[in-house]
Amino acid sequence: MATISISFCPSAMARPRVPQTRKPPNKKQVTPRPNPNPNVRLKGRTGAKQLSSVGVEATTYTRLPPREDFSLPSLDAASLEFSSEVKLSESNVALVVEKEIDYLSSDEEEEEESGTDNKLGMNSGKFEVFDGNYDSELDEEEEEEDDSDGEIDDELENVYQNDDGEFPGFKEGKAVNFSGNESELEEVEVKEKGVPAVMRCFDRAKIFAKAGDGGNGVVAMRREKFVPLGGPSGGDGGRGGNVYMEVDGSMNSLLPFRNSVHFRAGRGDHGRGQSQNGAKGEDVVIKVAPGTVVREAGKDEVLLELLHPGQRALLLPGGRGGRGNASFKSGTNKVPRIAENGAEGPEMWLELELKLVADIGIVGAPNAGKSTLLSVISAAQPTIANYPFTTLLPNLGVVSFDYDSTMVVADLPGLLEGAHRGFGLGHEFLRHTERCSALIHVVDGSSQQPEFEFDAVRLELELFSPEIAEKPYVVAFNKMDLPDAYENWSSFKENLESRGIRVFCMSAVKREGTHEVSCAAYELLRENKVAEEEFPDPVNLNHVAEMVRKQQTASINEFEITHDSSSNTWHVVGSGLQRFVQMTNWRYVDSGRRFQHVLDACGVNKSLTKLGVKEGDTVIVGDMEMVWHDAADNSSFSSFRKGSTETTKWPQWK
Ligand SMILES: Nc1nc2c(ncn2[C@@H]2O[C@H](COP(=O)(O)OP(=O)(O)OP(=O)(O)O)[C@@H](O)[C@H]2O)c(=O)[nH]1
Ligand SMILES: [Mg+2]
Repeated sequence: MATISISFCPSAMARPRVPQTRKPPNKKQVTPRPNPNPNVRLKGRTGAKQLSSVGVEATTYTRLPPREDFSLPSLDAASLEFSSEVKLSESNVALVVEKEIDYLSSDEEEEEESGTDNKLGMNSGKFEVFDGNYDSELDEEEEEEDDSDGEIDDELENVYQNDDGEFPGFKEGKAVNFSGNESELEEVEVKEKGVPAVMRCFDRAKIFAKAGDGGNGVVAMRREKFVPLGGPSGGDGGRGGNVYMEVDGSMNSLLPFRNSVHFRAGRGDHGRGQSQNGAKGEDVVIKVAPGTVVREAGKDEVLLELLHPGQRALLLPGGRGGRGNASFKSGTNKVPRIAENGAEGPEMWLELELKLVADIGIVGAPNAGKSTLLSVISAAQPTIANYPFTTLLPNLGVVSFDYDSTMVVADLPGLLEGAHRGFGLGHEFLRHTERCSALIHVVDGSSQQPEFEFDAVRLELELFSPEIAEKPYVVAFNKMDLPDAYENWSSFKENLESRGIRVFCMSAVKREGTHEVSCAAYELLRENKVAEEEFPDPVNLNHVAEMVRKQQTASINEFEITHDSSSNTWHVVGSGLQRFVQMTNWRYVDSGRRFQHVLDACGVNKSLTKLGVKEGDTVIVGDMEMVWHDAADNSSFSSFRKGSTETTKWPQWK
């Protein structure tokens, strides 16, 4: 049985197909429709070309009502009236519903065509439909060939809208499953996914890093002809591999971490006889884009800020190799039968966040011409098209003035009024401007109210971060080649200059006035850079590893004892002791003796006795659970036994 899965966005719910714009089902006419996401195309259509970037009439935008004002089920006819204003949120690819829809049989299909019910009349396989996502330049032949697709579109319109002009498919944040019979409409929860995965992973990632464990030491004796009493010859284990983080200048996003999340360094080799030490474990280098901020998962504190290509930070040092018995040889114990386990390598979940390293950020409303400006002043080739949110991910370009004066410019996705409440693409991506020294604010001069558009975007900047709003900026009034913009220019200029704002006019498409804008931005950059260089930050990139090492080398004398009287259990907590327990290899008899000796030497036994530990109490040190056993001579010496009755001298694993 063929199935269909539908994907659409919440904006489609807010403003589905407008009845006036619908064409009669049998009329073969191509209507260019905006494609909000050029990467996502309606399956089944081929030969689509991109919209020409020049000479297409620009779309205008106005302020949007607050999100609460959208009442999905109560969309009345008035609100659906065709308007030349484009609701920008229509292009938001923010919600995906995937539902399998049962297809009707061919009989039912005929019935549906002649009838009035809203059943789907398709019998193709499973495919995805993205609302508002159409190839705009399909010629009529292709349209005819793809007739079945056209039918599907019309059928889907029927699905979205019933005879009363209502949209039964959307009920207060829920999508309804159309399974062929309207009476059996089944409500399914819409899964809010936020922005598409590719955008989420562009500048945020969560990864797991683990340094290698140290190799174990071994107990071995030298046995050789003519060498009587050869002595201990067990080698040490090798050190575990380190985890490094390195800035790779060729990377400009965190997308590679979408597929690889776990980074584990190799463990050190075990020691061998004949005093052979184990080899060191293999290091791991995690490559990140310039501008990556590293935090421990769930914590706000920034561990690392990696800005410049080539920077390398030691993040997690590998575990120490365990010592073999040759290392334990001493004057009093010439044949030690003891060896250590390798220390465990530290591990951590890390959150990476990319804040692009650009000197200048281009901000503005969608379709204002930001990408066009970047393409004109630099060699970058961002996608340019006459629909909102062409740019989904920031683009970088290098603007060169002469041999040694260059600046990096970032073109950001469009910003809408209400972005802080999730309109359009939201304003999350504005953090990419945090490192910019100055901004270029592009205004679409041909829009109905350029001042309004300008103020709305400024407000969003302030709402996102007052620091960004305080950055110096120049305003570029764009599209001066259009009569509307030409008319608006004088009042706009007067308005802004009266507020003390520097404003330029330009036509990005005709490459007029763009050089002045980039020169003005460069001036701002130079002024700001001088101020920054006065206070250079000292950078220590290995401090995370130092912190981890400090924990690993904590003294065993530092511990805390807590008592649980209900179960007569004593907890001895201390990272030094914990490490000691982990590295003790209980297979060797001398290890137990050494353990007892260390507990005595570091004062654990004394402290326990002082606190009133009694015969039969449980004592937990690290992973070891032991039972306190007073010595027969009633001295402070204590031994541990496994279980509650049987007396054994050495502690056992839990
Ligand atoms: N007439 C005219 N059209 C322009 C000018 N600058 C840009 N455009 C057109 O405006 C449309 C949008 O341009 P983009 O550069 O994609 O705009 P954007 O601000 O990057 O848009 P988003 O990435 O969607 O936010 C395109 O069709 C451009 O050809 C201009 O100076 N004059
Ligand atoms: Mg763009």
